[in-house]
Amino acid sequence: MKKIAFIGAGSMAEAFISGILENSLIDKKNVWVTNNSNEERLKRLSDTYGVRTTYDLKELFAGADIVILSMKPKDAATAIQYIREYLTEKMLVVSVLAGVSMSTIETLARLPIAVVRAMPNTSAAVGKSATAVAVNERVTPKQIELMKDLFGTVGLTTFVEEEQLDAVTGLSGSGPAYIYYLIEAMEKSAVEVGLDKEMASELIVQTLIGAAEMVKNSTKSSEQLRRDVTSPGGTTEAGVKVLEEHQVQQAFISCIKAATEQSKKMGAVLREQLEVTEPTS
Ligand SMILES: NC(=O)C1=CN([C@@H]2O[C@H](COP(=O)(O)OP(=O)(O)OC[C@H]3O[C@@H](n4cnc5c(N)ncnc54)[C@H](OP(=O)(O)O)[C@@H]3O)[C@@H](O)[C@H]2O)C=CC1
Ligand SMILES: O=C(O)[C@@H]1CCC=N1
Repeated sequence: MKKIAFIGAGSMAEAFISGILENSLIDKKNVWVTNNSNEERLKRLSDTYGVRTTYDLKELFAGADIVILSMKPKDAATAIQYIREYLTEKMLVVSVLAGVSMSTIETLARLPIAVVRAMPNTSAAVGKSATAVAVNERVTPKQIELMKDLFGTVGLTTFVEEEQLDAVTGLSGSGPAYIYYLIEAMEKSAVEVGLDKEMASELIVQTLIGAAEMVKNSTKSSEQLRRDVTSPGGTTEAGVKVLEEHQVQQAFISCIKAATEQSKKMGAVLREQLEVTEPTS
């Protein structure tokens, strides 16, 4: 890894910058970042991490072997069209964009390039992302090893077929938000049952960490672990009965399906736009 160029300097880019520098994967002087127009943000990244920032694309791409696309999917077409004259077949293009396929990226780049499409989540900021990664046929075994190192700096990495990435996006890409939603509900309920907010918050977080560790380390299924907590005629049974009455499990299933469909839809919208702006024949 000689030089990384980040296109997009938001929260995802920052999580990766922090991860790769903390793990000394590359020297900070070889990490370059650009964004659309927010100079203040670039200055903050440069002050915090010592990375280089620029709006000069020639400078950004000179000697870069890895390009990380980290803008929002809606900005992908404009951004890639803007940078494409600087992309070369030797570069590895890594995308964390939800819904945007590798072939869409190649079409926009107008170049047969090695593309890695990843779906991390925001827990990358604390090195705990659950990241799924797909690669196209031009990615070499050496580059795959490099990707294991890169994504390993922000958490767990698993390699999947690209077709699975929309579902991964709905499940673990958006997943932290579902858990935060649950925490919000637990926090609100804690106050309603008369607990101090701060103290309750600590109990909730530890309960979540503990439950997650149990699922991770136990040989029992999550369903069995739930049954273990539930004493006949006890408090858990009374609580879970209410969840069942409200079909909360079904609501979560519908939620993940809707997010998966949205990821597919976002990709399709971009593909339709491309048929107009980037006709292949
Ligand atoms: N947030 C999440 O939970 C997750 C997000 N993702 C994916 O990560 C990507 C980035 O998300 P996130 O970091 O949250 O987004 P942010 O909104 O935090 O950051 C987006 C960045 O893209 C920049 N940008 C916009 N247009 C261009 C352009 N034309 N050229 C260069 N840079 C541009 C913005 O610059 P400026 O500020 O100057 O406008 C900004 O720095 C998305 O595609 C998303 O799908 C993946 C997994 C999880
Ligand atoms: O909501 C989104 O579109 C992005 C992708 C996964 C998480 N956040």
